[in-house]
Amino acid sequence: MLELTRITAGYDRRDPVVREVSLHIATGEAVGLLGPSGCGKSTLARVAALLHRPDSGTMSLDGTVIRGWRHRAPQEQRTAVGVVFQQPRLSADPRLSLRELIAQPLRATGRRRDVPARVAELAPLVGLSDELLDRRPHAVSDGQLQRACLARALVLRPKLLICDEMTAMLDASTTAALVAVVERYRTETSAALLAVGHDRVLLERWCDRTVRWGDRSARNAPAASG
Ligand SMILES: Nc1ncnc2c1ncn2[C@@H]1O[C@H](COP(=O)(O)OP(=O)(O)OP(=O)(O)O)[C@@H](O)[C@H]1O
Repeated sequence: MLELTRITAGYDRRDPVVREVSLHIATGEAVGLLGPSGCGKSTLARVAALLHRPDSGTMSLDGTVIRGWRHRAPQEQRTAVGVVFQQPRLSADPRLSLRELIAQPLRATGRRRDVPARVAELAPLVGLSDELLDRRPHAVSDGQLQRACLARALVLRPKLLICDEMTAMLDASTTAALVAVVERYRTETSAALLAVGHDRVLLERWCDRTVRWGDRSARNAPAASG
């Protein structure tokens, strides 16, 4: 499903954060990526989400080698990946209601007509009432906003979902609820999952396998063996 091979990436070409990291995720597989703060997990996750262009290495998604990045990456590949980040307030436009936030990817891909049906389908799944859907980010809690961000990540039915510390700011019950939503979605669609985090116990319970940054399987190796 996702093949990152010898990816080097960062913010300064002379001193990249991610150096020759390989990570392979099979169709339907859930992989947890663990590692110390600042090692480059989010940077690698952004590469996988086609949000950060690597300096070198190759990536393929669902059998297609990605040659263009960001704007140039084909829409089919960009829409095949859904991402949820740690801090919902950094990724949510404060001017939009939660309903509009969830619908954003549909509007961006010319599928406005699908908005009412998809929002009506996803809102109860992530636990958002009609009343909450009409509020803007400043009027909801972090947990409620993260529920909307998860719905937004699922709205195009991605084949790969990336959860970058999705639950780091949440309490235990909201964490359990959002993990359950992801698991239900994966059961129904066979989507793959890359879950990045620090909580080893959670990731080991949630994922088919976990990879620790610096392990042979996550660094300087052609393939992750688990
Ligand atoms: N936009 C940016 N510009 C410059 N440096 C950055 C940028 N984003 C991240 N970095 C740096 O890259 C390094 C890796 O950051 P990254 O967020 O990928 O690590 P991480 O493993 O996800 O950390 P954490 O677990 O704390 O979230 C850090 O030293 C960070 O300061």
